[in-house]
Amino acid sequence: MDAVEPKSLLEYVLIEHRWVVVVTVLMPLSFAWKIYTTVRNYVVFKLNSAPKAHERKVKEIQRQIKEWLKGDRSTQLCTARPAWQTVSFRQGIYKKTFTNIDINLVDVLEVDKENMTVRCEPLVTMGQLSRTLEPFGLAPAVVPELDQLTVGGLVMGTGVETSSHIHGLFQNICLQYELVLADGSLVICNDLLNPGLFYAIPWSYGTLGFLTSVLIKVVPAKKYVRLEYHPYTSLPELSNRFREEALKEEPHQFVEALLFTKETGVVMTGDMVKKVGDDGKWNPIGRWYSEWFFKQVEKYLTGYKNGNKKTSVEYIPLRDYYHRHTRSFFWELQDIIPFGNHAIFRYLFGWLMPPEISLLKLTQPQAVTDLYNKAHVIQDMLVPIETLEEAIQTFHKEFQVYPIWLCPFKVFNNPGQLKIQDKSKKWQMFVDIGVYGVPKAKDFETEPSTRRIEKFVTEKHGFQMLYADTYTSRDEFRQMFDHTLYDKLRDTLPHCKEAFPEIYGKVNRHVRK
Ligand SMILES: NC(=O)C1=CN([C@@H]2O[C@H](COP(=O)(O)OP(=O)(O)OC[C@H]3O[C@@H](n4cnc5c(N)ncnc54)[C@H](OP(=O)(O)O)[C@@H]3O)[C@@H](O)[C@H]2O)C=CC1
Ligand SMILES: CC(C)=CCC[C@@H](C)[C@H]1CC[C@H]2C3=C(CC[C@]12C)[C@@]1(C)CC[C@H](O)C[C@@H]1CC3
Repeated sequence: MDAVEPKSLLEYVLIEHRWVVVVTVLMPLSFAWKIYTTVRNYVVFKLNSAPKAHERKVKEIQRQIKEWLKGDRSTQLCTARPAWQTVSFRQGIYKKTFTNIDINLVDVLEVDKENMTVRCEPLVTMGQLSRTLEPFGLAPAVVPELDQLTVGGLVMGTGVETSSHIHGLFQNICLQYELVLADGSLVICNDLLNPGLFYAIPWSYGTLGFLTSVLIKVVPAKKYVRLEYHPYTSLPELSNRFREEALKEEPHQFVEALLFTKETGVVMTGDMVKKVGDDGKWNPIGRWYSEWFFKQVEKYLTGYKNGNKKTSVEYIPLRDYYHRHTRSFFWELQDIIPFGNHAIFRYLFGWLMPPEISLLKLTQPQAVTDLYNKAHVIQDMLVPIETLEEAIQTFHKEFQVYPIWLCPFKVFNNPGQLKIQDKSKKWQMFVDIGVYGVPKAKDFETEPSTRRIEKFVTEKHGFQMLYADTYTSRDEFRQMFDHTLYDKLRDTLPHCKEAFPEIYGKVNRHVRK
């Protein structure tokens, strides 16, 4: 496969040695930003000033929409959060042409220990939420693992994590949404009040209204996760174990697997515990000097291949576990800082890691964007868990990217964009297959290869996560996601079609403007 040819010395340095800028500029800036936001959020939460300010800020959103309604409405609406600030990998080009609605809602509003809920504004991040809840001995039932992911993005898109085989996707732990609609009205929706809107909001990508707060279910948290590592050198054996763990009647609280080649990988099962037991070692994987998590997992596979057949156990601090893939962005950071996991680097600079995704996006030169478009895959495909092995074989043929992330999750038989095949069941178990990296497949070409994978996923009645690019046609997209309820709402909500494009118009690479 041809690399993108640098056009100048600067471009060459930015592509081949991007780490120079990342380590010397972006990491210190990211660290300063982290300190500022942590202190700011702590003070605001302690002063309890956010709930009062919330009403004022929501009114300001309504004012902006009313302003738009008074105008000629020649442009549609989106949030004003610039594309570079988001985790989504796709480029939100529409932000430049749409009317941007400023949504300055960044706070945790209320923790309710009695009802086991937390009320959040949409720009609250996962790192902020788990940090705020920790002193209360609570945690969101599903914590998508990158610190920078926001509640709003996870509701309007989707969120998955290793507890999703019990609780479902992030939207399944959301009990109520507060939204400003295209006519400027403020509405509350839940299972009983405006249920149609409630079920259509997930996966709608901000095309039904603006989210202003969310009520989220929390669970009791313990201090550690007792994690068992089960290495395998055969795909059928690994798949069977993975399925068995996900579908057990009383499953472990966390189930995940990493594949390091088509046939080898490690299944991990975990449970929250109060104390470190004597059957395993204490491993604070979130510390600045710790090795990247996926590298630690790989060592268990190597040990197994070298004859260590015993199940290994570790005790990991809960927040370290939740955010275990943040320090290395799964394995994506190794392409940017190739020596990032080296002991000397970790001990000297690990405390500055990771750089903010937003700063990486902001400073990404066009040549690197071209390179990612041409010779890099970032996709999560969601398929029924029975099809796991077939899916891995197909992904291997088209991409050959390893490691691969496997995460089981339930799709509930609810109204909305996700439909399960057997309507008599309450839920169906799926697996998220996360492919992030440089493809080694001989015939890889971004669009044709991804389209073949999309076709496979649709045939299996699966879905594609939409934070990255989809290449499906509008018809194919509508075959993948059920639009019945969504279309009905767009037809009935005042000004909705005028104000927002269809989901497809935002997420398809060739359609969004
Ligand atoms: N483990 C996981 O589950 C992971 C999930 N992801 C994905 O990343 C994305 C989340 O990234 P994040 O940076 O948090 O979110 P983004 O800012 O990228 O937002 C994602 C979408 O949600 C819409 N949205 C966000 N906030 C609001 C709001 N208040 N009102 C209306 N619409 C809103 C955005 O609309 P607009 O276009 O108007 O801005 C956008 O279309 C999700 O798509 C998620 O699936 C990525 C990595 C891991
Ligand atoms: C667990 C799930 C469902 C998804 C994980 C996806 C992540 C691996 C990607 C989501 C956003 C991606 C970005 C990058 C790497 C891969 C993700 C973290 C970059 C940091 C790669 C380098 C670029 O310059 C910026 C990218 C921003 C988004």
